[in-house]
Amino acid sequence: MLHDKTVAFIGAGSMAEAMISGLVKSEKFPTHQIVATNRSNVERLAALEAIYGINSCKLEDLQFDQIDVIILAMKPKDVDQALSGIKQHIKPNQLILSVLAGITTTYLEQNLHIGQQVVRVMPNTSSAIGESATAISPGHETSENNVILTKTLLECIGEVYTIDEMDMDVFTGLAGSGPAYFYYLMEHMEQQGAKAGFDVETTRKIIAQTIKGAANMVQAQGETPTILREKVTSPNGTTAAGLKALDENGGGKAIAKAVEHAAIRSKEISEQIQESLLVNSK
Ligand SMILES: NC(=O)C1=CN([C@@H]2O[C@H](COP(=O)(O)OP(=O)(O)OC[C@H]3O[C@@H](n4cnc5c(N)ncnc54)[C@H](O)[C@@H]3O)[C@@H](O)[C@H]2O)C=CC1
Ligand SMILES: O=C(O)[C@@H]1CCC=N1
Repeated sequence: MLHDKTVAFIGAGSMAEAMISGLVKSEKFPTHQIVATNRSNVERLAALEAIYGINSCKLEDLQFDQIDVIILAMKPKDVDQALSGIKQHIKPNQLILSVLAGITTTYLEQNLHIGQQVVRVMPNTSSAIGESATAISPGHETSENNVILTKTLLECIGEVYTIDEMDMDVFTGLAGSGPAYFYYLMEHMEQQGAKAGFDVETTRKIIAQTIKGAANMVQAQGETPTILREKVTSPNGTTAAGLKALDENGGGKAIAKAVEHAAIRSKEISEQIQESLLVNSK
């Protein structure tokens, strides 16, 4: 299904690069059929070409009629300008994927052609190694074939979950932003290791292996995190002391708040963009 498809990224930042890396590493996709574009940073495009063997060009030079899947990968604040720039070049049956946090399918449909095929997508940066947890929510006009194409494409970069768009903000808080919480945790563990005299490189490897092992245990054993946590925790032992300190310092609540506030921000972005659309149409 993918071998004859061409994919263009509009925006060539962190998320586009993570997806490009994952697509290339999956080897399910001819690299020359991936095109990265941005507005003006040609050095960045040259670097992506050199690293991944893909094609690139400035957005104004993109041959839109040769592209099957267009992936919007700019910041949400730039979406308005981007959509007005591409609308004249695309056809309603061209598939548009958007990875933009907070940008709804309704917003995309309102700003592109009547009947435009769109899918809202929320990957994370672990796409780079084929380990993303990616959600998709198809728009109102999107054909079943295009939903299958979207899933097949995104399965190259990890697991894909089809969700109700109402749940996209929470998914963004959990999985889109999620890797950052674990990096934050690792930064703090690393600092503690360094304080105790461990060298940073070794500590980093130990922590990464510990997190990877815990995640793999949940996936492989089918046991709940609660049961797995209890198995680590000996009465009056070291883990009990660590968990008590976490609880007393608001560790659990802080994690829950992180997910909650990321989701709130995603919703806020939707509302702000929708409001600016209303103001501009007056
Ligand atoms: N970074 C992440 O972990 C994730 C990001 N996202 C979403 O991905 C999108 C991009 O995020 P990042 O890659 O982190 O941002 P970034 O700032 O690294 O990249 C944005 C890119 O878009 C380009 N751009 C801006 N306006 C443009 C236009 N009108 N036409 C063409 N290119 C344009 C910029 O030059 C830049 O290359 C955001 O909307 C974000 O919500 C989604 C999931 C995870
Ligand atoms: O921080 C952000 O807004 C983007 C969306 C999800 C992850 N990064």
